[in-house]
Amino acid sequence: MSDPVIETHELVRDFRRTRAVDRMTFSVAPGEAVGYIGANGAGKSTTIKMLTGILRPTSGRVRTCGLDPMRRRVDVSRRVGVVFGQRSQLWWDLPLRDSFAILGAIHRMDDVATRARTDVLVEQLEMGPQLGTPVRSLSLGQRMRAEIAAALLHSPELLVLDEPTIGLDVLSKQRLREFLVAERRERGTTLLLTTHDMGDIERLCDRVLVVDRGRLAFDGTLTGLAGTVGAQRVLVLDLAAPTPDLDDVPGARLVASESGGLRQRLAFDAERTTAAAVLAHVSARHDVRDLAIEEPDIEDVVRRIYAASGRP
Ligand SMILES: Nc1ncnc2c1ncn2[C@@H]1O[C@H](COP(=O)(O)OP(=O)(O)OP(=O)(O)O)[C@@H](O)[C@H]1O
Repeated sequence: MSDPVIETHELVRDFRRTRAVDRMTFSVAPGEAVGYIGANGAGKSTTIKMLTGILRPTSGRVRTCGLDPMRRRVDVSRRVGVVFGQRSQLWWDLPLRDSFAILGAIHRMDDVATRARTDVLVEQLEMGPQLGTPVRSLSLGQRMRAEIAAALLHSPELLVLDEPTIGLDVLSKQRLREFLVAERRERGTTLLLTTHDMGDIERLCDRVLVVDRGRLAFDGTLTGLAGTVGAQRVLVLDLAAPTPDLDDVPGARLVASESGGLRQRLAFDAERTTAAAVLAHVSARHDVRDLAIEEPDIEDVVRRIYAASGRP
């Protein structure tokens, strides 16, 4: 197996009396997309700062792209792109294109390479019309796309995003997610992102790390995360005629029957069966008019994980 892009072992960071990160051990392989989630103050930003060489660990080990981020900060910055939602890496008063030029120089890219990469990113992120606009005049969605372009200018192996879609409208979120999916597919970029928006996790990540009071509380798939607290997907079926309770469908459990059996909701465990199998079983016996799938409410899943660990 290739070497991990991120590796932590028993990583600890204390602030006076607060243990912000508590013996955190995990690793991320090249090309993975990992959601790093947890309540406010759980320790997400502190971990990211240690991964990128901004904060020194109190104890334990961290390696980013195989390097010690405190000792090799410059080398790490050449291989990692970071976007902190609240902090900008762009020059506020300059036209956007100048920020790209300056960042290219900082990364020691030659002008031709900088221009070529800028052109690609600007096209993919549909930012052409904004290149001449001072950064301070960009909308929030435009600025976030610009931040991500800036973080990717030097084609890093790892892109770390702290709340990339916070405050964005639905369309901007969707475009940004589509871009990140494509970036990952085309370049194999490894993604680590923190978010409070579970849509980001669902659309972008194949693995979730849940941090709770500085500790790793879960490491696995989103489906697995839902499974750990008993949250299930629900298939909502609209039937052509009032139908007796569908309480004998293998792998599914009737949650509700409404309007005399015209609409029935069946919960199923996505690790044991599929919506297609449940639907096939029902439609072999009844006339199904319409259907919808309700995903588990992941905010609720996360809340339940905290509740299980005794946190309010
Ligand atoms: N510079 C600092 N000085 C003192 N305490 C800090 C500092 N930075 C973070 N902390 C504390 O460490 C803990 C973890 O904070 P951190 O910012 O890593 O959480 P987070 O999971 O990123 O939260 P959020 O989702 O709100 O950004 C919190 O209790 C926070 O108050």
